Amino acid sequence: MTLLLDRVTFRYHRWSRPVLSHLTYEVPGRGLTILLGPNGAGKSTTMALLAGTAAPTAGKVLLTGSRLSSTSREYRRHVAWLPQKVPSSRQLTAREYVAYVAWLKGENRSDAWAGAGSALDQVGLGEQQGDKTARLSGGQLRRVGIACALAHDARVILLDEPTAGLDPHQRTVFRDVLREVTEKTPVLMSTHDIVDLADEADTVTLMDGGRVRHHGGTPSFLDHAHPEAAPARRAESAYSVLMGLGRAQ
Ligand SMILES: Nc1ncnc2c1ncn2[C@@H]1O[C@H](COP(=O)(O)OP(=O)(O)OP(=O)(O)O)[C@@H](O)[C@H]1O
Repeated sequence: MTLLLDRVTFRYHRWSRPVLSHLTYEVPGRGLTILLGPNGAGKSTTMALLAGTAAPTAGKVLLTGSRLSSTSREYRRHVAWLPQKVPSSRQLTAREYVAYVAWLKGENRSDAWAGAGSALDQVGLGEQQGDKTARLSGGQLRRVGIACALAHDARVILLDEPTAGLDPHQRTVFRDVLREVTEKTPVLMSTHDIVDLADEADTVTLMDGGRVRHHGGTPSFLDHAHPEAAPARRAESAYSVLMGLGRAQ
């Protein structure tokens, strides 16, 4: 079961130019897919459509297999979304917050509470579960966001730039959590951290101007790198080559 944008057109305002035009894109049904692209490429818009928080102007967004549409409440139960800015509630503890989100997604109270505890353990925040979310660091808050996804047993997880602004330690912790999560649940993650993440990803999707410019397994993405690119720079080089940017080595 995965998510499909089926010939989707989207505009933010009635008379504005469409950000996406007749875009068909299927999120891979396993592992980690990273969504790359320059600022304004349409990554967050695509994520919001897949999350069901924005509705297409034309076309459909579906959960394949079930054919559930993103406009249905049932669809959103199966999809977890971590937006760029993780919302927090100053009054709630980490566990209360995760349990509340799981309850909103349809879990009953006791399952939501139990699920919140184990999800916070899984992301390494077991000891902070009683802390108010307002006291957590940006990296910890992002892990709380992932715990929300885990606590309600989503079929697909969408993460919008989850590593932006994390320090190197938080980044490592986050990657370890991600590795574990993707063993069970497919994750689509937008990021500008190509160097960090190309090694981790199973699939790379590159967007530009609202279109998918490249989509395929990570080795096929890296094959585009300049032949003389240093091993540590191959991902950056492949990105530059595919985007038609100047220096590719
Ligand atoms: N709320 C909005 N109202 C109008 N236009 C918007 C809105 N949000 C995004 N856009 C426009 O839609 C286009 C795609 O933006 P989007 O945020 O999806 O790109 P992105 O690839 O996520 O960029 P970034 O890497 O900067 O986050 C851009 O031209 C942007 O200006």
